[in-house]
Amino acid sequence: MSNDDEFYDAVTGLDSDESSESMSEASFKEATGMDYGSQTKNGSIRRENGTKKHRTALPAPMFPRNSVSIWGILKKCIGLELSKITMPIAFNEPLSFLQRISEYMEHTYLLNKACTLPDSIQRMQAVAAFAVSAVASQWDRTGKPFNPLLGETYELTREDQGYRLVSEQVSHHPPVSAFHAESLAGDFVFHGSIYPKLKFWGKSVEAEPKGTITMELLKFNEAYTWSNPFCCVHNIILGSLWIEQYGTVEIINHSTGDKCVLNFKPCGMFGKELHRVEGYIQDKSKRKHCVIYGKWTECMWSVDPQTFENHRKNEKKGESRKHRPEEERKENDDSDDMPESQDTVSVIPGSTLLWRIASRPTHSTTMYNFTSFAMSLNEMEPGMEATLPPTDGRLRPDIRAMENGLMDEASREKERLEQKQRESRKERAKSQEEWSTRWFQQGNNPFTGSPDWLYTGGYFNRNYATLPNIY
Ligand SMILES: CC(C)CCC[C@@H](C)[C@H]1CC[C@H]2[C@@H]3CC=C4C[C@@H](O)CC[C@]4(C)[C@H]3CC[C@]12C
Repeated sequence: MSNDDEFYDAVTGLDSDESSESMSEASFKEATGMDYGSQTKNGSIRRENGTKKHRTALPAPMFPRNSVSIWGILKKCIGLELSKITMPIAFNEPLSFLQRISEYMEHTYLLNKACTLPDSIQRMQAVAAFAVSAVASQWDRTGKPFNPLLGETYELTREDQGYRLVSEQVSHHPPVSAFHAESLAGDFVFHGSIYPKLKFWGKSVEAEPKGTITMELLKFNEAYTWSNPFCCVHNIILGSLWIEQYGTVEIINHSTGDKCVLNFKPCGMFGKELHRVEGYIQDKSKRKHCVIYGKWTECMWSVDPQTFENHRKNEKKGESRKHRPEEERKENDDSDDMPESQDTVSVIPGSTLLWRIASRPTHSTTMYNFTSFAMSLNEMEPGMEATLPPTDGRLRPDIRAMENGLMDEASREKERLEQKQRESRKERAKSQEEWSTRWFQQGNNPFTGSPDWLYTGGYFNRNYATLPNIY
């Protein structure tokens, strides 16, 4: 089957015709290829029981981005924050930033697993795998999500995965998004606030997702905190865009003093370190219990520190005898292309698999490189209209138009919403009214003390009478 055929299957696949059935089954099979979690297995079993099936494609393929350099536009944005940058809509993806950060939840089965593990080091392994998996969907995602409007919310309830999430745009300048997720069985809460700080580095844009992420495993009375790695978009002047994530992520278990230090490696001159993550878990007496290694685009493994060191020594010996010219990166003054070398993670004997990425749906490349999970985020499921608050991102007409391929309408609607937002701000200023957030309150993170936004509760009581009209 040619790619085109596959694509049309995907599109018609939105209805409940046969092609949809076969396509989503195919992606389920792909995903279950490895026995590393109950996520997809449960999914397919429950689907036979008649639970919700999520869409695995968008209603329309993406509008081709013309080859004009985005630099012409971006150079006017140097020094601006994310919410002030306006780009032609062709550079967007049809999701809002609130939906994009909900993608942290894609591999929630790792948390359900963590809740069953008796040993705190093992739980840290699962939490570390979750932290890496949470940013895996960023791979090749170079579209800019829509800036959420002040007061915009997004909810995601996944009964089959056992959690629900609510998020709110709590500040517009600077842009801050707060989220709170909880397991339906009361096993964990996962919350945080993200303030993306952008830096322009000439050929690239670097985003630092400022803010603390907190994972509480309630049964164990444990809280883990960390911050996400930097995310960099390369080649904004010339060449094709690509994503790199780097930096040190320190996960702290505040009850035991255990710590996991993960190093998201920058790709380096020859691209050898591309996407690699390496780190270790230590207890409060600084004893190393295990080494964690892999790639955020692929899989993560855990191994005993001694085995890791021995393996590394042997590898070094072998390497000095081999010269690998094919891995050397072609130097090019103008563009900063993604290094070619794509060798997968070589597994050290004795390692345990912690997590493996699910493969993307076949039509992903014509649909903003979305994962299957991302494809489902803006879906208006039957019955949702009656329960969603009027502020939910799924009700944004600009994003809806864009996912339907109606670019002019999307652009007009986006302009209208932003204008409406400016007007209400002016009105508030006139009457000296302060904006008040609805579901989150500014405070300090109870474990780190750093500034944070905390859920005040009540969203799922579904009393939405006093919400603002933002669309
Ligand atoms: C190249 C042009 C069009 C600019 C596009 C910049 C886009 C791709 C940038 C701007 C802000 C960035 C986001 C900022 C913060 C986060 C949170 C982090 O935990 C995961 C990455 C994520 C979600 C970034 C993804 C990439 C991003 C959306």
